[in-house]
Amino acid sequence: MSRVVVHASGELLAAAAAARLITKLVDAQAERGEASVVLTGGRTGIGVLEQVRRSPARDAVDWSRVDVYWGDERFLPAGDPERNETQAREALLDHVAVDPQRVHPVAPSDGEHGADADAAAAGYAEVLAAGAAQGSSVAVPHFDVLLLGVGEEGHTASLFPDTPYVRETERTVVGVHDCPKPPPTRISLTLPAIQAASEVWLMTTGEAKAEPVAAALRGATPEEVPAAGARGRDRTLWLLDAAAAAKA
Ligand SMILES: O=C(O)[C@H](O)[C@@H](O)[C@H](O)[C@H](O)COP(=O)(O)O
Repeated sequence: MSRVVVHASGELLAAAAAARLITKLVDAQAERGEASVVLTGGRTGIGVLEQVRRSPARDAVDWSRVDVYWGDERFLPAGDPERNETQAREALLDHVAVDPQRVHPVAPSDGEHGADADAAAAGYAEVLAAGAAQGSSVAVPHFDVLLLGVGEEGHTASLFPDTPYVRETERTVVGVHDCPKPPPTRISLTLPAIQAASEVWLMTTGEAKAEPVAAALRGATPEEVPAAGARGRDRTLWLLDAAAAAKA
């Protein structure tokens, strides 16, 4: 079952989601000694990381015991300002004491797999599999919380409507080609990998998102609205501002 939380403005949403994320990581560390988060790109997702950085409570998290992964990445050279990794580092990761060994970015287009997005996706699937518990049904680590944004046509991560990527059932990570949102080549977790997370939080703002949000909550298929297929094992949260919630 999805829970919907509506905030009066995008600013409030970012601050409240940041507080929620800090609490989630603190709780996970109290329970298991460590925590893991899967980050997203996009304005809302990066805005939340900025709010985590600004929060005095951020030091309640032991950042050296947080594993950081990405739900999707724009397949660009290392350090490119449009890479989700670059933006997340600037917004938060460069400002807290993360353990570099526990930060797991997707390879850039000038990295070990070169410009081959499918090879980079397969490489990231191996990174995820290496952190998976023995016998887990999907070869990904335990994800305490997986953050996502939502696009105007309903995409989430880099899974766009009516594509083979949103229908993928075997692989955990895919190279995504010909994306409608630039850049055209991306790497994305698939729905089975997303659905392995304990909690999935879909965070979005603005009236342009009201239609896909309403469609997903009304039970659209993931093929029509990929965000509709993003569900956590234990909890699925929609964190919205009033404009994005207007048609729900
Ligand atoms: O790399 C990306 O672009 C994303 O991960 C993508 O899925 C994003 O989250 C949505 O497009 C929402 O982006 P906005 O919050 O900027 O609308």
